[in-house]
Order: sequence, then C-alpha cells, then structure tokens
Amino acid sequence: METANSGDVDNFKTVFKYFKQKAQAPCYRDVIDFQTQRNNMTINKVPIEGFCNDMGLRFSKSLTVLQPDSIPGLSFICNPFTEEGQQLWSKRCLEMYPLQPSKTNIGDVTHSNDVWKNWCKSVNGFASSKLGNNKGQLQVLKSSPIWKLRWVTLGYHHNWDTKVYSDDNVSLFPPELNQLANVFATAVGEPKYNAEAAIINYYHVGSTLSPHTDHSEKNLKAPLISISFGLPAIFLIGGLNKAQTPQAILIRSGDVIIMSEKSRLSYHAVPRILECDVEKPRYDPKELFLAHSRINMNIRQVLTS
Ligand SMILES: O=C(O)CCC(=O)C(=O)O
Ligand SMILES: [Fe+2]
Repeated sequence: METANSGDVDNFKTVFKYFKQKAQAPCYRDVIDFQTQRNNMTINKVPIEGFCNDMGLRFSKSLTVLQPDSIPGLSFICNPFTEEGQQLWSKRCLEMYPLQPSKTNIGDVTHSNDVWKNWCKSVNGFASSKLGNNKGQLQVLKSSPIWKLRWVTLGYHHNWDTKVYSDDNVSLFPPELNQLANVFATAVGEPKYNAEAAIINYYHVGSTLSPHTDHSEKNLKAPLISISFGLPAIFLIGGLNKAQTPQAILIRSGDVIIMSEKSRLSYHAVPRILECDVEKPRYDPKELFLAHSRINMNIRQVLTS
C-alpha cells in the first residue's frame, strides 16, 4: 500500500525537472493528449440540460467526461467553452476578480484598478500607433505592471504562510463561478458541490508551479476543479507520495480537470508553459495578454457541508 512518505526517492522531481528544462525542448511523446487519445479510458456522456445559459458553454445537452484508467479519480473535459465563453471568463479573471475584496500578490495596486487600466491604455496606444510588431508588443507587456500578477484568491483566502483557511479571512465567492464549478462537479457525480475558495494562477512562458498537494481544505472529499485559458501547459499528476512517477498531460485553453477520490490528494505540478507563435499583432488587451500567458482557475470546496 502507498504511504504518505515512501523513503527519499523523488521520482516526481526528476520528471518535473525534465519538462522544465530550458537547455533543450523535452520529448512530448508520452504526454497524454485527450484531444487525440481515447484508449484505456472511460468515456462518459453526461447530460447537463438547463445549466448552460450565460456560462459560455458550448454544449447545451451533454458534456463528454474522460477518465483515464491510469489516473484513478481524474476526469478531463476537452474545452467545453465557446470562443465567447473563453473571452468572458478570461475577462473576469483579468478585469473583475483581481479587484477588492479579492487578495492578490500585487496588493493595493490592483485594488485601485490601475493595473488593468494601465495595460488597456498601452494596448490602445498600439492601435493608434499601429505598433504591428509582436516583439515590440511583448516587450511592452513584459514591462507593464500586469505582467507581475501571479495569483488572486477568492472566497476563503488561502493563507500562503499558514496554509489555513480562516473565517476571519473570507469574502463573497463569485456566484457565477460557483454555478460554473457546479456544472463540472455535477458531471462527476457531485451535484451538491459548493465552491467556496479559488486561486487564480497567472503564468507566462518560463513560469512553473512546483509539485504539491492541496490539503488545507476541511473537506478533502469534494473535488478540485481546474479550468485553464490561454497558452497550453504540461500538467503532471502523480500519487500520494513523490516516489510515484507522475504522468504528463497536455492542457489547452478551455480544458477542465476535475481531481476527485484518489487524485484529490495526489501530487501535481505545472513544469512548463508552451510557447505559441503569435501570427499577428493583437489590439485587444485580454487577447494580447492571453497570447503570452496562461490563466488557471483552481476551485475548491472548503467546508464539509
Ligand atoms: O495551474 C494549474 O493547472 C494547477 C494549479 C494548482 O494546482 C493550484 O493552484 O493548486
Ligand atoms: Fe494544486
């Protein structure tokens, strides 16, 4: 049986370092791509009638939930969002969720709404000056305060030092995000799911998220729901200890991962954000941000009932 600590072997770290390396591009042959691979997995078509209004979801009748045999408890939904739906949620993550009463890594600057406005002003400047050069646009993005945004917490604010959620540190969870999380929770048989906390992670090419488990929630049975937009990423998921060699999964914009049962407490990480060619300059602030970044909404239920 697996224990929480099985000696000092850290096979997770080896795989993490392999995909993180900059010296040469890793080989992606063994990375699971749910868009093209359908062997050795359960495929569930789950009815979701009555749920989809205003949520930006593509399917009005059912969701296809993929559950690979090799990762017990993990469910994957290939981008269920419309193009407009992706824009809507990305806009919320950039314009709305970083404002008070959220907490962010860039503190009070964001509270005054200046960061986003400043970025919009720069992009409007591109349009009027016809700054049609991708390199130039990326340069401006990198020097904008928005580039420093790394995380936002919603609802029960995750305390990064104590790793404890407290009733003294909680704000209203966005109801529309709870509604969206509930669609995905229902699709894996958890219709009573109540989203009470979320970490929104912002990544750029070169950013990583180290191997960890999420176990601060009082309720360790309710699934973790993870929704991503923007650049693709490699996601690693292992077992209850770091000795288990993790599997690599390709996540694209709009993809949803639900970690329940055994995978709820499994080690996971993001070793690499994949760069994409930006063919043409962008003149929309959120489109330009997303052409060079990845946003992940990581949603949790904290309480037991
Ligand atoms: O960015 C991701 O895909 C995962 C984020 C995550 O694991 C977390 O926020 O705990
Ligand atoms: Fe996590």
